[in-house]
Amino acid sequence: MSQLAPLVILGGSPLEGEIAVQPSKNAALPIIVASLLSSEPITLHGIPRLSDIHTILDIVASLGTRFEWIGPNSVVLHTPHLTSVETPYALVSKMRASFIVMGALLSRAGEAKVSLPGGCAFGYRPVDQHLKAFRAIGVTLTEDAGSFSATRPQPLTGGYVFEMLTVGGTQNAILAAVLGEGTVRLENASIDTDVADMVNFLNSLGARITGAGTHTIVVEGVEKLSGGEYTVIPDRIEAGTWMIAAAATRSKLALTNVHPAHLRALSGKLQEMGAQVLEGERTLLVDARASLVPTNVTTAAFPGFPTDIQPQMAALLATVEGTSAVTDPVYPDRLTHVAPLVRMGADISVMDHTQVIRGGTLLHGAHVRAADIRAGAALFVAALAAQGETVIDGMQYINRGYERIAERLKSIGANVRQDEAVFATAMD
Ligand SMILES: CC(=O)N[C@H]1[C@@H](OP(=O)(O)OP(=O)(O)OC[C@H]2O[C@@H](n3ccc(=O)[nH]c3=O)[C@H](O)[C@@H]2O)O[C@H](CO)[C@@H](O)[C@@H]1O
Ligand SMILES: C=C(OP(=O)(O)O)C(=O)O
Repeated sequence: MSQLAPLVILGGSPLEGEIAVQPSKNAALPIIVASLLSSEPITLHGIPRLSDIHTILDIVASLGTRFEWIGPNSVVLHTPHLTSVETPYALVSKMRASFIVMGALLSRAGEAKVSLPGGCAFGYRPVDQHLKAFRAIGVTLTEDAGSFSATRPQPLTGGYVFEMLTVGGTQNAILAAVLGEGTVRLENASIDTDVADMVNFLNSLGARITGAGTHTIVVEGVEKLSGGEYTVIPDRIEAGTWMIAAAATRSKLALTNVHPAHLRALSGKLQEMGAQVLEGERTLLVDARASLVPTNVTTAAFPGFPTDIQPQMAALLATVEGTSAVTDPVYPDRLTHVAPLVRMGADISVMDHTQVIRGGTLLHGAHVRAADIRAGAALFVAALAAQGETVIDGMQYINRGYERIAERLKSIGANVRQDEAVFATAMD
Protein backbone atom coordinates (compact mmCIF):
# COMPACT_ATOMS: atom_id res chain seq x y z
CA MET A 1 0.00 0.00 0.00
CA SER A 2 1.22 3.47 -0.83
CA GLN A 3 2.26 5.53 2.19
CA LEU A 4 1.57 8.73 0.28
CA ALA A 5 -1.76 10.52 0.31
CA PRO A 6 -3.69 9.84 -2.89
CA LEU A 7 -4.48 12.53 -5.41
CA VAL A 8 -8.15 13.38 -5.41
CA ILE A 9 -9.44 15.05 -8.55
CA LEU A 10 -12.91 16.40 -9.15
CA GLY A 11 -13.03 16.34 -12.93
CA GLY A 12 -15.19 17.63 -15.70
CA SER A 13 -14.09 21.25 -15.95
CA PRO A 14 -11.58 22.78 -18.36
CA LEU A 15 -7.99 23.73 -17.58
CA GLU A 16 -6.86 27.27 -18.20
CA GLY A 17 -3.89 29.61 -18.12
CA GLU A 18 -0.22 28.82 -18.40
CA ILE A 19 2.14 26.22 -17.00
CA ALA A 20 5.95 26.20 -16.96
CA VAL A 21 7.26 22.80 -17.97
CA GLN A 22 9.62 21.21 -15.41
CA PRO A 23 13.20 20.34 -16.31
CA SER A 24 13.69 16.94 -17.91
CA LYS A 25 13.94 13.91 -15.62
CA ASN A 26 15.29 11.66 -18.34
CA ALA A 27 17.92 14.19 -19.44
CA ALA A 28 18.93 15.09 -15.87
CA LEU A 29 19.51 11.47 -14.77
CA PRO A 30 22.32 10.65 -17.24
CA ILE A 31 23.84 14.11 -16.81
CA ILE A 32 24.11 13.54 -13.05
CA VAL A 33 25.77 10.19 -13.79
CA ALA A 34 28.07 11.84 -16.34
CA SER A 35 29.22 14.30 -13.66
CA LEU A 36 31.13 11.32 -12.15
CA LEU A 37 33.67 11.79 -14.95
CA SER A 38 35.06 15.06 -13.61
CA SER A 39 37.04 15.58 -10.40
CA GLU A 40 36.07 19.25 -10.32
CA PRO A 41 32.83 20.88 -9.10
CA ILE A 42 29.91 20.93 -11.51
CA THR A 43 26.85 23.14 -11.14
CA LEU A 44 23.72 21.80 -12.76
CA HIS A 45 20.60 23.87 -13.28
CA GLY A 46 17.33 22.38 -14.44
CA ILE A 47 17.32 19.41 -12.10
CA PRO A 48 13.73 18.49 -11.26
CA ARG A 49 12.93 17.66 -7.62
CA LEU A 50 11.68 14.15 -8.24
CA SER A 51 12.12 10.88 -6.39
CA ASP A 52 14.12 9.41 -9.31
CA ILE A 53 16.56 12.32 -9.03
CA HIS A 54 16.97 11.72 -5.29
CA THR A 55 17.66 8.05 -6.08
CA ILE A 56 20.38 8.82 -8.64
CA LEU A 57 21.91 11.38 -6.26
CA ASP A 58 22.05 8.65 -3.58
CA ILE A 59 23.74 6.36 -6.10
CA VAL A 60 26.45 8.86 -7.12
CA ALA A 61 26.91 9.78 -3.44
CA SER A 62 27.58 6.08 -2.71
CA LEU A 63 30.38 6.29 -5.30
CA GLY A 64 32.03 9.39 -3.84
CA THR A 65 30.04 12.42 -5.06
CA ARG A 66 29.31 15.20 -2.61
CA PHE A 67 26.29 17.22 -3.62
CA GLU A 68 24.44 20.26 -2.38
CA TRP A 69 21.19 21.82 -3.58
CA ILE A 70 21.81 25.53 -4.11
CA GLY A 71 18.39 26.44 -5.49
CA PRO A 72 15.01 24.90 -6.26
CA ASN A 73 16.37 23.14 -9.35
CA SER A 74 20.12 23.67 -9.02
CA VAL A 75 22.65 21.33 -7.51
CA VAL A 76 26.44 21.35 -7.19
CA LEU A 77 28.15 17.97 -7.56
CA HIS A 78 31.77 17.28 -6.73
CA THR A 79 33.53 13.94 -7.06
CA PRO A 80 37.21 14.55 -6.19
CA HIS A 81 37.80 10.77 -5.99
CA LEU A 82 35.65 7.73 -6.46
CA THR A 83 35.21 5.97 -3.12
CA SER A 84 33.70 2.84 -4.70
CA VAL A 85 33.33 1.29 -8.15
CA GLU A 86 30.43 -0.90 -7.17
CA THR A 87 26.70 -0.22 -7.31
CA PRO A 88 24.72 -2.84 -5.41
CA TYR A 89 21.35 -4.31 -6.36
CA ALA A 90 19.53 -2.43 -3.58
CA LEU A 91 20.22 0.84 -5.40
CA VAL A 92 20.16 -0.27 -9.06
CA SER A 93 16.89 -2.15 -8.56
CA LYS A 94 15.21 1.10 -7.49
CA MET A 95 15.77 2.61 -10.88
CA ARG A 96 16.66 0.97 -14.15
CA ALA A 97 18.33 4.09 -15.53
CA SER A 98 21.12 3.66 -12.98
CA PHE A 99 22.69 0.90 -15.12
CA ILE A 100 24.57 3.63 -17.01
CA VAL A 101 26.83 4.21 -14.01
CA MET A 102 28.74 1.27 -15.52
CA GLY A 103 29.96 3.39 -18.45
CA ALA A 104 30.83 6.29 -16.15
CA LEU A 105 32.81 4.09 -13.76
CA LEU A 106 34.67 2.43 -16.65
CA SER A 107 35.75 5.86 -17.88
CA ARG A 108 36.75 7.30 -14.55
CA ALA A 109 38.17 4.20 -12.84
CA GLY A 110 38.67 1.63 -15.61
CA GLU A 111 36.56 -0.85 -13.68
CA ALA A 112 33.00 -1.27 -12.46
CA LYS A 113 30.75 -3.74 -10.75
CA VAL A 114 27.07 -3.08 -11.37
CA SER A 115 24.07 -5.23 -10.65
CA LEU A 116 21.63 -6.00 -13.47
CA PRO A 117 18.56 -3.77 -13.17
CA GLY A 118 15.47 -5.34 -11.67
CA GLY A 119 12.13 -5.95 -13.29
CA CYS A 120 9.82 -3.34 -14.65
CA ALA A 121 6.06 -2.93 -14.29
CA PHE A 122 5.52 -2.82 -18.04
CA GLY A 123 7.54 -5.81 -19.19
CA TYR A 124 11.00 -7.13 -19.80
CA ARG A 125 13.60 -4.45 -20.59
CA PRO A 126 16.87 -6.14 -21.54
CA VAL A 127 20.33 -4.52 -21.42
CA ASP A 128 21.89 -6.82 -24.02
CA GLN A 129 22.78 -3.88 -26.28
CA HIS A 130 24.68 -2.14 -23.47
CA LEU A 131 26.69 -5.33 -22.91
CA LYS A 132 27.26 -6.06 -26.60
CA ALA A 133 28.45 -2.48 -27.18
CA PHE A 134 30.86 -2.68 -24.23
CA ARG A 135 32.31 -5.98 -25.46
CA ALA A 136 32.60 -4.68 -29.04
CA ILE A 137 34.74 -1.74 -27.90
CA GLY A 138 37.04 -3.91 -25.82
CA VAL A 139 35.52 -3.94 -22.34
CA THR A 140 35.91 -7.26 -20.50
CA LEU A 141 32.71 -8.34 -18.77
CA THR A 142 32.05 -11.20 -16.39
CA GLU A 143 28.77 -12.06 -14.74
CA ASP A 144 28.40 -13.35 -11.24
CA ALA A 145 25.05 -13.80 -9.48
CA GLY A 146 23.26 -11.03 -11.37
CA SER A 147 26.13 -8.54 -11.21
CA PHE A 148 28.49 -7.57 -14.01
CA SER A 149 32.15 -6.87 -13.33
CA ALA A 150 33.78 -4.86 -16.10
CA THR A 151 37.26 -3.62 -16.88
CA ARG A 152 38.33 -1.41 -19.76
CA PRO A 153 41.63 -1.65 -21.60
CA GLN A 154 43.77 1.34 -22.67
CA PRO A 155 43.24 2.28 -25.43
CA LEU A 156 39.56 1.56 -26.01
CA THR A 157 38.98 1.12 -29.74
CA GLY A 158 36.54 -0.17 -32.30
CA GLY A 159 32.88 0.40 -32.60
CA TYR A 160 29.43 -1.03 -32.37
CA VAL A 161 26.36 -1.00 -34.58
CA PHE A 162 23.34 -1.02 -32.26
CA GLU A 163 20.72 -3.59 -33.26
CA MET A 164 17.97 -1.16 -32.25
CA LEU A 165 17.77 2.46 -31.16
CA THR A 166 18.49 2.51 -27.44
CA VAL A 167 18.78 5.67 -25.37
CA GLY A 168 20.44 4.08 -22.33
CA GLY A 169 22.64 1.78 -24.42
CA THR A 170 23.96 4.72 -26.44
CA GLN A 171 24.56 6.77 -23.27
CA ASN A 172 26.36 3.90 -21.53
CA ALA A 173 28.73 3.27 -24.46
CA ILE A 174 29.50 6.99 -24.85
CA LEU A 175 30.26 7.35 -21.13
CA ALA A 176 32.69 4.39 -21.19
CA ALA A 177 34.78 6.02 -23.93
CA VAL A 178 34.97 9.68 -22.81
CA LEU A 179 38.10 9.44 -20.65
CA GLY A 180 41.32 7.66 -21.59
CA GLU A 181 42.98 6.68 -24.84
CA GLY A 182 41.26 5.57 -27.99
CA THR A 183 38.40 6.42 -30.32
CA VAL A 184 35.08 4.64 -30.42
CA ARG A 185 32.49 4.79 -33.19
CA LEU A 186 28.83 4.05 -32.47
CA GLU A 187 26.51 3.37 -35.40
CA ASN A 188 22.71 3.29 -35.34
CA ALA A 189 23.08 5.37 -32.18
CA SER A 190 19.98 6.91 -30.59
CA ILE A 191 19.18 10.46 -31.74
CA ASP A 192 17.04 11.06 -28.65
CA THR A 193 17.15 14.53 -27.08
CA ASP A 194 18.37 12.97 -23.83
CA VAL A 195 21.44 11.53 -25.55
CA ALA A 196 22.18 14.87 -27.23
CA ASP A 197 21.81 16.79 -23.96
CA MET A 198 24.25 14.46 -22.17
CA VAL A 199 26.75 14.85 -25.02
CA ASN A 200 26.38 18.65 -24.99
CA PHE A 201 27.03 18.60 -21.24
CA LEU A 202 30.12 16.38 -21.58
CA ASN A 203 31.50 18.46 -24.46
CA SER A 204 31.03 21.61 -22.34
CA LEU A 205 33.49 20.02 -19.85
CA GLY A 206 36.03 19.23 -22.57
CA ALA A 207 34.92 15.84 -23.93
CA ARG A 208 35.41 15.17 -27.65
CA ILE A 209 32.17 13.66 -28.88
CA THR A 210 30.82 14.32 -32.35
CA GLY A 211 27.60 13.35 -34.08
CA ALA A 212 25.06 13.71 -31.26
CA GLY A 213 21.63 13.98 -32.84
CA THR A 214 22.76 11.77 -35.74
CA HIS A 215 22.97 7.99 -35.90
CA THR A 216 26.79 8.01 -35.92
CA ILE A 217 28.52 9.16 -32.75
CA VAL A 218 32.30 9.24 -32.44
CA VAL A 219 33.95 9.53 -29.03
CA GLU A 220 37.61 10.45 -28.91
CA GLY A 221 39.03 9.87 -25.45
CA VAL A 222 40.45 12.82 -23.48
CA GLU A 223 42.72 12.80 -20.44
CA LYS A 224 40.38 14.63 -18.13
CA LEU A 225 37.28 16.79 -17.92
CA SER A 226 37.02 20.18 -16.26
CA GLY A 227 34.32 21.42 -13.93
CA GLY A 228 31.52 23.56 -15.31
CA GLU A 229 27.97 24.78 -15.25
CA TYR A 230 25.12 23.43 -17.38
CA THR A 231 21.34 23.76 -17.73
CA VAL A 232 19.33 20.64 -18.54
CA ILE A 233 16.61 20.77 -21.24
CA PRO A 234 12.89 20.99 -20.42
CA ASP A 235 10.94 17.76 -19.96
CA ARG A 236 9.25 16.88 -23.23
CA ILE A 237 7.32 14.02 -21.62
CA GLU A 238 5.90 16.25 -18.91
CA ALA A 239 5.11 18.86 -21.58
CA GLY A 240 3.36 16.20 -23.65
CA THR A 241 1.34 15.17 -20.60
CA TRP A 242 0.10 18.78 -20.18
CA MET A 243 -0.76 19.01 -23.89
CA ILE A 244 -2.77 15.81 -23.65
CA ALA A 245 -4.46 16.96 -20.43
CA ALA A 246 -5.52 20.14 -22.25
CA ALA A 247 -6.95 18.10 -25.12
CA ALA A 248 -8.73 15.61 -22.82
CA THR A 249 -10.49 18.49 -21.04
CA ARG A 250 -11.13 20.38 -24.32
CA SER A 251 -9.21 23.34 -22.94
CA LYS A 252 -6.88 26.06 -24.06
CA LEU A 253 -3.55 25.83 -22.22
CA ALA A 254 -0.24 27.64 -22.70
CA LEU A 255 3.09 25.93 -21.97
CA THR A 256 6.28 27.85 -21.27
CA ASN A 257 9.86 26.52 -20.90
CA VAL A 258 9.32 24.02 -23.70
CA HIS A 259 11.20 23.05 -26.87
CA PRO A 260 8.38 22.72 -29.44
CA ALA A 261 10.70 20.86 -31.84
CA HIS A 262 10.97 18.03 -29.29
CA LEU A 263 7.21 17.48 -29.41
CA ARG A 264 6.40 17.44 -33.11
CA ALA A 265 5.09 13.85 -33.17
CA LEU A 266 2.50 14.66 -30.49
CA SER A 267 1.69 18.14 -31.86
CA GLY A 268 1.05 16.56 -35.27
CA LYS A 269 -1.30 13.97 -33.77
CA LEU A 270 -3.24 16.58 -31.80
CA GLN A 271 -3.58 18.72 -34.92
CA GLU A 272 -4.76 15.71 -36.92
CA MET A 273 -7.40 15.21 -34.21
CA GLY A 274 -8.65 18.77 -34.62
CA ALA A 275 -6.80 20.67 -31.88
CA GLN A 276 -4.78 23.78 -32.61
CA VAL A 277 -1.14 23.73 -31.57
CA LEU A 278 0.76 26.98 -31.93
CA GLU A 279 4.53 26.94 -31.54
CA GLY A 280 6.54 29.86 -30.21
CA GLU A 281 10.29 29.83 -29.69
CA ARG A 282 10.04 28.38 -26.17
CA THR A 283 6.25 28.20 -25.85
CA LEU A 284 3.36 26.05 -27.05
CA LEU A 285 -0.32 26.87 -27.06
CA VAL A 286 -2.81 24.02 -27.25
CA ASP A 287 -6.39 24.94 -28.05
CA ALA A 288 -8.64 21.88 -28.00
CA ARG A 289 -11.98 23.59 -27.47
CA ALA A 290 -13.27 22.20 -30.79
CA SER A 291 -14.62 18.67 -31.12
CA LEU A 292 -11.89 16.09 -31.65
CA VAL A 293 -11.77 13.08 -33.96
CA PRO A 294 -10.21 9.67 -33.22
CA THR A 295 -6.80 8.61 -34.49
CA ASN A 296 -4.32 5.74 -34.46
CA VAL A 297 -0.99 5.96 -32.66
CA THR A 298 2.12 3.80 -32.96
CA THR A 299 5.12 4.58 -30.79
CA ALA A 300 8.70 4.75 -32.04
CA ALA A 301 12.11 5.99 -30.94
CA PHE A 302 12.62 9.78 -31.09
CA PRO A 303 11.53 11.65 -33.17
CA GLY A 304 8.59 9.23 -33.32
CA PHE A 305 5.62 9.21 -30.97
CA PRO A 306 7.10 8.61 -27.47
CA THR A 307 6.20 5.46 -25.57
CA ASP A 308 6.33 7.62 -22.43
CA ILE A 309 3.16 9.46 -23.47
CA GLN A 310 1.33 6.48 -24.95
CA PRO A 311 -0.74 5.75 -21.78
CA GLN A 312 -1.76 9.43 -21.48
CA MET A 313 -2.74 9.41 -25.17
CA ALA A 314 -4.91 6.33 -24.56
CA ALA A 315 -6.69 8.26 -21.79
CA LEU A 316 -7.30 11.18 -24.16
CA LEU A 317 -8.60 8.91 -26.93
CA ALA A 318 -11.08 7.37 -24.46
CA THR A 319 -12.74 10.82 -24.39
CA VAL A 320 -13.00 11.10 -28.18
CA GLU A 321 -16.07 9.74 -29.98
CA GLY A 322 -15.16 6.93 -32.38
CA THR A 323 -12.60 4.13 -32.53
CA SER A 324 -8.86 4.68 -32.09
CA ALA A 325 -6.01 2.19 -31.95
CA VAL A 326 -2.81 2.54 -29.91
CA THR A 327 0.19 0.24 -30.37
CA ASP A 328 3.49 0.49 -28.51
CA PRO A 329 6.17 -1.52 -30.30
CA VAL A 330 8.82 0.01 -28.01
CA TYR A 331 7.16 -1.55 -24.94
CA PRO A 332 4.34 -3.81 -26.21
CA ASP A 333 3.27 -4.67 -22.64
CA ARG A 334 3.04 -1.09 -21.42
CA LEU A 335 -0.62 -1.57 -20.59
CA THR A 336 -1.01 -1.12 -16.83
CA HIS A 337 -3.17 1.96 -17.43
CA VAL A 338 -5.86 -0.03 -19.26
CA ALA A 339 -7.60 -1.73 -16.31
CA PRO A 340 -7.95 1.43 -14.19
CA LEU A 341 -9.13 3.42 -17.23
CA VAL A 342 -11.77 0.76 -17.87
CA ARG A 343 -12.72 1.09 -14.19
CA MET A 344 -13.37 4.76 -14.94
CA GLY A 345 -15.74 3.86 -17.76
CA ALA A 346 -13.36 3.70 -20.75
CA ASP A 347 -14.14 1.12 -23.43
CA ILE A 348 -10.71 -0.35 -24.22
CA SER A 349 -9.92 -3.87 -25.34
CA VAL A 350 -6.44 -5.19 -25.98
CA MET A 351 -5.99 -7.33 -29.06
CA ASP A 352 -2.54 -8.65 -29.84
CA HIS A 353 -0.90 -5.81 -27.84
CA THR A 354 -3.01 -3.15 -29.60
CA GLN A 355 -5.39 -1.08 -27.52
CA VAL A 356 -8.67 -0.65 -29.35
CA ILE A 357 -10.34 2.35 -27.79
CA ARG A 358 -14.00 2.99 -28.46
CA GLY A 359 -14.12 6.51 -27.16
CA GLY A 360 -16.82 8.94 -26.26
CA THR A 361 -18.57 7.21 -23.37
CA LEU A 362 -18.46 9.61 -20.45
CA LEU A 363 -15.64 8.75 -18.02
CA HIS A 364 -16.63 8.75 -14.36
CA GLY A 365 -14.65 9.10 -11.15
CA ALA A 366 -13.44 5.94 -9.38
CA HIS A 367 -10.86 4.77 -6.85
CA VAL A 368 -7.87 3.68 -8.95
CA ARG A 369 -4.21 2.82 -8.47
CA ALA A 370 -1.23 3.86 -10.59
CA ALA A 371 1.06 0.88 -11.23
CA ASP A 372 3.84 2.85 -12.90
CA ILE A 373 4.89 6.38 -13.72
CA ARG A 374 3.04 7.10 -16.99
CA ALA A 375 0.06 4.91 -16.12
CA GLY A 376 -0.27 7.32 -13.20
CA ALA A 377 -0.18 10.25 -15.61
CA ALA A 378 -2.86 8.60 -17.76
CA LEU A 379 -5.04 8.32 -14.66
CA PHE A 380 -4.77 11.98 -13.72
CA VAL A 381 -5.48 12.95 -17.35
CA ALA A 382 -8.60 10.75 -17.33
CA ALA A 383 -9.62 12.05 -13.90
CA LEU A 384 -9.45 15.66 -15.13
CA ALA A 385 -11.88 14.77 -17.93
CA ALA A 386 -14.16 12.48 -15.88
CA GLN A 387 -17.42 13.42 -14.20
CA GLY A 388 -17.15 13.19 -10.42
CA GLU A 389 -14.30 12.42 -8.05
CA THR A 390 -11.35 10.16 -8.77
CA VAL A 391 -9.00 8.98 -6.01
CA ILE A 392 -5.58 7.97 -7.37
CA ASP A 393 -3.33 5.74 -5.26
CA GLY A 394 0.24 4.81 -6.12
CA MET A 395 1.52 8.39 -5.85
CA GLN A 396 5.08 7.11 -5.43
CA TYR A 397 5.01 6.36 -9.17
CA ILE A 398 3.59 9.72 -10.19
CA ASN A 399 6.18 11.43 -7.96
CA ARG A 400 8.92 9.70 -9.97
CA GLY A 401 8.13 11.95 -12.91
CA TYR A 402 5.91 14.89 -11.95
CA GLU A 403 7.04 17.70 -9.63
CA ARG A 404 4.52 18.99 -7.05
CA ILE A 405 1.68 17.55 -9.09
CA ALA A 406 -1.28 18.66 -6.95
CA GLU A 407 -0.01 22.23 -6.67
CA ARG A 408 0.73 22.49 -10.38
CA LEU A 409 -2.61 21.00 -11.45
CA LYS A 410 -4.33 23.52 -9.17
CA SER A 411 -2.39 26.36 -10.80
CA ILE A 412 -4.12 25.61 -14.12
CA GLY A 413 -7.59 25.45 -12.64
CA ALA A 414 -7.96 21.77 -11.75
CA ASN A 415 -9.99 20.85 -8.68
CA VAL A 416 -7.40 18.72 -6.84
CA ARG A 417 -6.68 17.74 -3.25
CA GLN A 418 -3.86 15.76 -1.73
CA ASP A 419 -3.61 15.79 2.02
CA GLU A 420 -3.44 13.44 4.96
CA ALA A 421 -7.11 13.98 5.86
CA VAL A 422 -8.03 12.75 2.41
CA PHE A 423 -5.58 9.88 2.88
CA ALA A 424 -7.31 8.75 6.08
CA THR A 425 -10.74 8.86 4.40
CA ALA A 426 -9.55 7.03 1.31
CA MET A 427 -8.10 4.21 3.40
CA ASP A 428 -11.33 3.65 5.38
C1 LIG B 1 15.51 7.04 -17.73
C2 LIG B 1 15.14 7.08 -19.15
O1 LIG B 1 15.64 7.89 -19.91
N1 LIG B 1 14.22 6.21 -19.54
C3 LIG B 1 13.71 6.25 -20.90
C4 LIG B 1 14.63 5.46 -21.80
O2 LIG B 1 14.73 4.14 -21.27
P1 LIG B 1 15.83 3.16 -21.85
O3 LIG B 1 17.07 3.90 -22.16
O4 LIG B 1 15.91 2.05 -20.86
O5 LIG B 1 15.13 2.66 -23.17
P2 LIG B 1 15.83 2.21 -24.52
O6 LIG B 1 15.86 3.36 -25.46
O7 LIG B 1 17.13 1.56 -24.19
O8 LIG B 1 14.83 1.11 -25.05
C5 LIG B 1 14.29 1.15 -26.36
C6 LIG B 1 13.94 -0.23 -26.81
O9 LIG B 1 15.12 -1.01 -26.95
C7 LIG B 1 15.03 -2.20 -26.22
N2 LIG B 1 16.37 -2.52 -25.69
C8 LIG B 1 17.09 -1.55 -25.07
C9 LIG B 1 18.34 -1.81 -24.59
C10 LIG B 1 18.88 -3.10 -24.75
O10 LIG B 1 20.00 -3.41 -24.35
N3 LIG B 1 18.13 -4.06 -25.39
C11 LIG B 1 16.88 -3.80 -25.85
O11 LIG B 1 16.23 -4.69 -26.41
C12 LIG B 1 14.03 -1.91 -25.12
O12 LIG B 1 13.45 -3.09 -24.61
C13 LIG B 1 13.04 -1.03 -25.86
O13 LIG B 1 12.18 -1.81 -26.62
O14 LIG B 1 14.06 5.42 -23.12
C14 LIG B 1 12.80 4.77 -23.18
C15 LIG B 1 12.39 4.73 -24.65
O15 LIG B 1 12.23 6.01 -25.13
C16 LIG B 1 11.80 5.51 -22.30
O16 LIG B 1 10.59 4.80 -22.26
C17 LIG B 1 12.32 5.67 -20.89
O17 LIG B 1 11.49 6.53 -20.15
C1 LIG C 1 9.68 4.61 -18.04
C2 LIG C 1 10.22 5.72 -17.59
O1 LIG C 1 11.37 5.79 -16.87
P1 LIG C 1 12.39 4.57 -16.61
O2 LIG C 1 13.06 4.27 -17.91
O3 LIG C 1 13.35 5.11 -15.60
O4 LIG C 1 11.59 3.39 -16.10
C3 LIG C 1 9.56 7.02 -17.90
O5 LIG C 1 10.14 8.07 -17.58
O6 LIG C 1 8.42 7.01 -18.43
